Amino acid sequence: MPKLQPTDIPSFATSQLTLLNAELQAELSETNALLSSHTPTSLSRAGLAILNLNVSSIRTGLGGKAVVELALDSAVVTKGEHADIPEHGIRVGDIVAIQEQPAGSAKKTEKRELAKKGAEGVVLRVRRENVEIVLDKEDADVPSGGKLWIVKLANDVTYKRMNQTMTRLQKFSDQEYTPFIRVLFGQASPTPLPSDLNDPSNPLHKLEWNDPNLNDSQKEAIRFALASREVALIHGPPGTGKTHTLIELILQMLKLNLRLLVCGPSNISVDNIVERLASHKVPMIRLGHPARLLPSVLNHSLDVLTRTSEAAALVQDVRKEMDDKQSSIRKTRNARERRQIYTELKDLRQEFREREKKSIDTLTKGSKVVLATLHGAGGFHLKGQEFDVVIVDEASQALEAQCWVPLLWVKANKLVLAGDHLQLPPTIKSLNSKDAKAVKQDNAKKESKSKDAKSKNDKKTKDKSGENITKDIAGLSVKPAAVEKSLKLETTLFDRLLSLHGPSIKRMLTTQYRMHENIMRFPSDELYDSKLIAADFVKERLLKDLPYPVKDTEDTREPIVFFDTQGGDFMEKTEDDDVPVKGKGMSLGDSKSNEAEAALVKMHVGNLVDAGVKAEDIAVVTPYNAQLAILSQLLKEAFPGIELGSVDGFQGREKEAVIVSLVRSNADHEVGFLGEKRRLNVAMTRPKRHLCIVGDSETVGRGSKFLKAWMEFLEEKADLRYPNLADVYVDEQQAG
Ligand SMILES: Nc1ncnc2c1ncn2[C@@H]1O[C@H](COP(=O)(O)OP(=O)(O)OP(=O)(O)O)[C@@H](O)[C@H]1O
Repeated sequence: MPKLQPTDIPSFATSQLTLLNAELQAELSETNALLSSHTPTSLSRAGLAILNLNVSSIRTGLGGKAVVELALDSAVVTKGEHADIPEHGIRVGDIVAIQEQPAGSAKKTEKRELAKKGAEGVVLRVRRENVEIVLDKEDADVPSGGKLWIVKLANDVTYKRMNQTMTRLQKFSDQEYTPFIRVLFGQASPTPLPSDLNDPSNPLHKLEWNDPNLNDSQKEAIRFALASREVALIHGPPGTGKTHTLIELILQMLKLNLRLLVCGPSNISVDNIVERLASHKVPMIRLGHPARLLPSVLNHSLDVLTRTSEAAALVQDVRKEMDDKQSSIRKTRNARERRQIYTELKDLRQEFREREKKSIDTLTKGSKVVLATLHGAGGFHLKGQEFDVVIVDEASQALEAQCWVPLLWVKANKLVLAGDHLQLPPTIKSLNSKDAKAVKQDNAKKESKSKDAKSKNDKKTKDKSGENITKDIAGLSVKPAAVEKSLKLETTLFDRLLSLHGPSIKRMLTTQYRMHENIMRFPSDELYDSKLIAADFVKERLLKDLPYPVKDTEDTREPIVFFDTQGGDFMEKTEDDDVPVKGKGMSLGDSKSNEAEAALVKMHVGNLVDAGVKAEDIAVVTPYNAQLAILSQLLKEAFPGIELGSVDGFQGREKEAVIVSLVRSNADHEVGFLGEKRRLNVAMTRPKRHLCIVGDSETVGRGSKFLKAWMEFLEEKADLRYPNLADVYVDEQQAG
């Protein structure tokens, strides 16, 4: 990314609002297009729907809402078999419609139609054999009888909050331009670090570490984050212990009696920190709907604490009184008495809310560490509270507007971001959507009109007062127009700060604890300035050394195997246009697959398993969803426990052995989104002991400089194999 100029805040916010709006429109129109043009069967194949369900129970859940449990219809379950729901992409927190299932061939109607006929709700729990959904409306009409299906709808809740946040930023008053905020927009430089920071006499060199095994780069990053006044970035390449380092940083900050708000883009990223802090017995509060939290962190959930803590007792008293009144209503026939009770209930409800708010205030304000998702930090609980530091893990996975939710909602003067801008940024849908482009153009037109009007006004003011009234802070010249052109929605706060202030505001962790040295080599050299070092206990680890019996074979003794499919036998195929594609980076009709490659993957998995490697220690990843579908069919049943995923979905994960199917093989040397090196970085840095690449070096090697270098590296350093199509299929038949 080119070096950014200081940014004018209102223009920045306006530009974000435009981009967010385009993104929301893309999401809405994508969902509507999918629902209206695809059959339930193909939506289900894409993981966006679950078919053949029945209501197995309805109960009252948290907040008095109805929870519907759905399981597979008994008619579709073969006798004696498990009634597991087939593979799908519906996750906790998704918004779905429950509806009578139309005939398999029927095309679907628009979202409006769906909502009209069925019920809408939020997915509360996903199990192998059933799914629970909290209904939005108490009087929702859950269809009864016949087969039901659930289908994923667009989720605009997070957009609304980001929109509110950016609108607030847009209207910032002069007093709100604190030195901290100015640094975040490049209008002021960060306060210089103490000149003796690297001097062993500096008190930060005398810290008592909770983990004596921290490596030097981790210690340096912690000292740096403690010493920085406004902002510190911790750059954690794959497997370098980024979260591990944050935990130590949090413990050190607590020793200094600082109050911390710790956030991440997803619930799992936050729970991961709660779990690790819990083992250090840190008192803390985790905000968020209990249904979305890991069971192991519920003890720290605000919701649970408001029921069990001392402060909660007062609330419970009122709750009891309300329950008593409720039941007395049912007993009373006299209308006047009933009216009287209703009035009392109304007062009690008011009292309940006030006490609950007080109890929440007491709990959160008394807590030195509060944890929430970036979105969740914007709930009413924390509004205006003071924190010394906001810490964001997985910051390169969050939209910038999301990061601003905590920053604007609470009062804080320091920010620590941990992430890796060389892995994949958050998924953006509006990049390729026609609708979104149209919205952007439309907005741009409106904006230029309003700018014209504004500049006329400014001129008038200037003429009158003789002064330049443009908000130009700290003597730095600020160019509003520059914002719109240079920033995209996928530019994260991490990226932007790095580009504004340069590498002096970050420290990189350099020892990685995941990969064999050879697996690490290429990403280290190409992306991390050759700075990565493999920790001693991982650098020579091979599959044959796994802590259970594994034979020493030509596969288990190799850290990297490359099946080069060049030669034209392993050609890719473009999927039919009516196959919607699963997962985050959902798009229509442009997915690729490669059946011969999939067969080769199966052969290799078979060889690893025959050597003794457990299927659950193996993952197969591919950038293409159509390929993922083929791989699922070939491998799921043959190797129970094996993990299959898209590269994007596997970010943050690791496995002993990872096989990457690159898919692209064509005469035009087109590589599509293999051209994104951050995606390849994620793919090649997931394994611990064994990386197997299946791909066509002729096609892939011409895709970009990075791909060319990678192919050359593999030819030189990997165990290179030229597979023969006939062998692959012979093997396939034998296995079958
Ligand atoms: N100093 C250390 N000594 C030994 N092991 C360490 C050290 N730091 C981190 N680890 C180990 O490295 C692994 C990765 O750590 P962690 O989960 O914190 O990494 P991360 O950088 O957040 O992960 P990711 O690469 O997925 O972003 C963990 O198993 C952790 O225990």
